[in-house]
Amino acid sequence: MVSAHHDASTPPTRVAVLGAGAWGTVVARLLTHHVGLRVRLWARRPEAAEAMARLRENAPYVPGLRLPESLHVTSDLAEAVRGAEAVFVAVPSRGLREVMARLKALGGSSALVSCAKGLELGTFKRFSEVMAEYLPEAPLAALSGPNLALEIARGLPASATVASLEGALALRVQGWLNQPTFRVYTSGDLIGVEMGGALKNVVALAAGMSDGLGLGDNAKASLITRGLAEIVRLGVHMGGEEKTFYGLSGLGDLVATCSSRGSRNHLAGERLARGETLQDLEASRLTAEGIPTVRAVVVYAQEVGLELPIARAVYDVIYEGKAPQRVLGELMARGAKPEH
Ligand SMILES: NC(=O)c1ccc[n+]([C@@H]2O[C@H](COP(=O)([O-])OP(=O)(O)OC[C@H]3O[C@@H](n4cnc5c(N)ncnc54)[C@H](O)[C@@H]3O)[C@@H](O)[C@H]2O)c1
Ligand SMILES: O=P(O)(O)OC[C@H](O)CO
Repeated sequence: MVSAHHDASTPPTRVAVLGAGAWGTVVARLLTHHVGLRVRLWARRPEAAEAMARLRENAPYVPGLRLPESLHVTSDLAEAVRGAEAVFVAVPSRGLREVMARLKALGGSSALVSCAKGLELGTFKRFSEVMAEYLPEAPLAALSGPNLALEIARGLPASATVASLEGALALRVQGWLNQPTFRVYTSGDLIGVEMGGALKNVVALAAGMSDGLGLGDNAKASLITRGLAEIVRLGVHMGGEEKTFYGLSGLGDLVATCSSRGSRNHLAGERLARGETLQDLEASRLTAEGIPTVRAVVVYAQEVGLELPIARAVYDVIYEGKAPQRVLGELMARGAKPEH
């Protein structure tokens, strides 16, 4: 791997990545490409941090990805974030508030970069909004795009968008992450980028169900396309810019997640099609962010009177116990209407 240029007389910039699952580990590895950065990766469990530091690999989550010696792995949160210019938050939604409460207790003036994709159940908040509740002064950004962690870990090319209302922060993160196999664009549409990343998971659940039922590529393409229409409808309603949903963090990620056998949301949809239940998925600790997100979406859409039939169908399977075959059939039987 070619390293980014760095003037040896400049002191290194410290950054931290919180969450040593698949995505946090890969983001940390991408950041180590920039020789001007000192990267610390925080794992919640001491035994996980110790194994990664010793073996230079996160075998349970990203087998085969070598972690360079320059990547410091720790389970001490204070040590991880000390002096960090930016903290990349890559814990799944179920751990977000717990981690933010601990960060708040530590104080600090780092920028926060949300790397997770979802909407909070109960509040319908984007993750950067949840972060701002705890650290209102922190500059905020979100990183999103078609980024299946295990592909990036293999060095395969990918691209992403970093969005912030603060252009300088987006440029800074872009400069840190951009490299020959990972092309990073900037955006000022924080809402649109976060909404696209959250909502594509809901459509991926539907695509997984369709694949699980063997309904074919025409059916899946229809779900992706009509799913995108729902993403645009809700995303624009929430304040995102329409064009963002046709970019990497919208359509790009939607296509990757709905097509990939490596997507956990797609896999969750396939398992539901095979007759597994919400309880089965929860018991297996699969990180499928579309599951809490679809509930948040359907509750909100009902409140404000938005029609989102695919999201509703996914919700009905997961939370109402309806058969996937039946709800996908009901989508087909809806009243005839113009496409646009
Ligand atoms: N895996 C990907 O390809 C990918 C790519 C882009 C974005 N994301 C997003 O990144 C987020 C994290 O996903 P992931 O794939 O890394 O998940 P993962 O299942 O691989 O790992 C989750 C990690 O979070 C830890 N964790 C769980 N609860 C926690 C808590 N309360 N506090 C701290 N840590 C906790 C787990 O121990 C584990 O290390 C999700 O929102 C996901 O949508 C994932
Ligand atoms: O495995 P998933 O379904 O969480 O998808 C991972 C990434 O979000 C794809 O960009």
